[in-house]
Amino acid sequence: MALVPVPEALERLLADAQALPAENVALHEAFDRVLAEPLFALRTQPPFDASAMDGYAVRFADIATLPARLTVIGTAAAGRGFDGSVGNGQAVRIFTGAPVPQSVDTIVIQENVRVLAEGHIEVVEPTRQGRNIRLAGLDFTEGDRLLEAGRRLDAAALSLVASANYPSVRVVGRPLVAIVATGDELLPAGSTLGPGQIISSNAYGVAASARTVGAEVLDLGIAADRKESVAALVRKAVAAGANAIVTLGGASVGDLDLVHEALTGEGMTLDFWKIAMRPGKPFMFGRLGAIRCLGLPGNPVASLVCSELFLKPLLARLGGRDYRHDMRDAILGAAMPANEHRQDYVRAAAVQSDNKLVATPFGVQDSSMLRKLADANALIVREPFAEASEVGAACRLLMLR
Ligand SMILES: Nc1nc2c(c(=O)[nH]1)N[C@H]1C(S)=C(S)[C@@H](COP(=O)(O)OP(=O)(O)OC[C@H]3O[C@@H](n4cnc5c(N)ncnc54)[C@H](O)[C@@H]3O)O[C@H]1N2
Ligand code: MOO
Repeated sequence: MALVPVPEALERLLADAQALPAENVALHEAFDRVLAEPLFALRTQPPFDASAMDGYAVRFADIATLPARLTVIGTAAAGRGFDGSVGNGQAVRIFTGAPVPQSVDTIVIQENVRVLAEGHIEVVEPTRQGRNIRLAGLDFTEGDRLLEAGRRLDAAALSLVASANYPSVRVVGRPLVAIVATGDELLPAGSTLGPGQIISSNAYGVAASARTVGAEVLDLGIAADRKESVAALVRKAVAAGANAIVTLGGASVGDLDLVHEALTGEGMTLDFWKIAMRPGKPFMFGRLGAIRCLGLPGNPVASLVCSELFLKPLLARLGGRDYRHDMRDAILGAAMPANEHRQDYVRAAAVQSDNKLVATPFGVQDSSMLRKLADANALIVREPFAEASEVGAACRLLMLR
């Protein structure tokens, strides 16, 4: 079977992926969710003309000539306004956020006032009419369109939604991704390892990739290298309502690579298997009803690079979020040999130098090496059949951090 080019693989993976149905969530639970529809203000903010400062509410005409002596006839605080009316030569002590009393038009900050005997002040600095008053609706007015569908609910957006008076909000459903590791040799982190055993590291990183784009993760643990063992965890994922099932390992051609068999046994229709990419060639994609099945290669770097390239965009799409890989132009800090037919993702260190981003590929690129991946802050993307490149040649980077 011909290897599927990376852009085509991504296109096929995303072909019919749409935002999941909307749901209501309480505002306390809504951080990092994505608005399913535009949001309109249910109220006006501020709902009244409000003082922006601590000071005195005055009639501007009274302070036209300075110093101006005024009599303080009451107090207006936030949540407790002054009900009376303010006449000539009078002022009201006022605090930030308090409703501005009737018939005053200016707030003088207290730093510009001398307090005389009890109940009397003298305004000593000039100001402008209307100063320090926030007019009703300065922030927004009832019915205003405040946020668009697709907006991620970050700190500012959440406070705005609350201020607009929504106790809950309609957001795109959150994709659930089930992770199934496969391999008799695997044990969870913290285990005492016997001969031939290693830690199932991939699940942790793949889960983190999924969470980066707002997905919920169900880690189903490790299946043994038996079709029935993999199938049992796949059934668990289906029963849990997963939107995507990610298998780790068992995607290649060895005798123990049972993932394809187990998934098709459960009803998966294969879309493609094996792509023109290094690392990540054995990547598999299929559909089990509406569930997307992604078979990630077992080699740790291949697993994570495939997560970055395919899993993240898919989950982002299902979760209704914009997601684009952070691609940048750079120059090479070391020569690179010609590439063959696979798109190559080469771990590299990228540093800014004299206004240029310089990417230096690591010498060893074995796809089992997590330490080198953690050291890398970028992947140099080498097109299939790219020619040998000298130091200083232009290159494209996929930034990792
Ligand atoms: N004859 C061929 N052999 C291989 C090919 C090939 O085309 N022809 N492809 C190679 C490539 S590329 C990769 S990548 C690996 C991927 O194979 P599998 O997906 O079948 O992975 P496994 O055989 O199960 O494991 C490979 C390697 O990764 C370790 N592993 C597996 N799962 C985990 C995990 N959850 N955490 C950490 N490490 C894991 C496993 O122990 C193996 O060392 O196949 C090549 N072979
Ligand atoms: O995907 Mo494999 O990692 O190319 O070695």
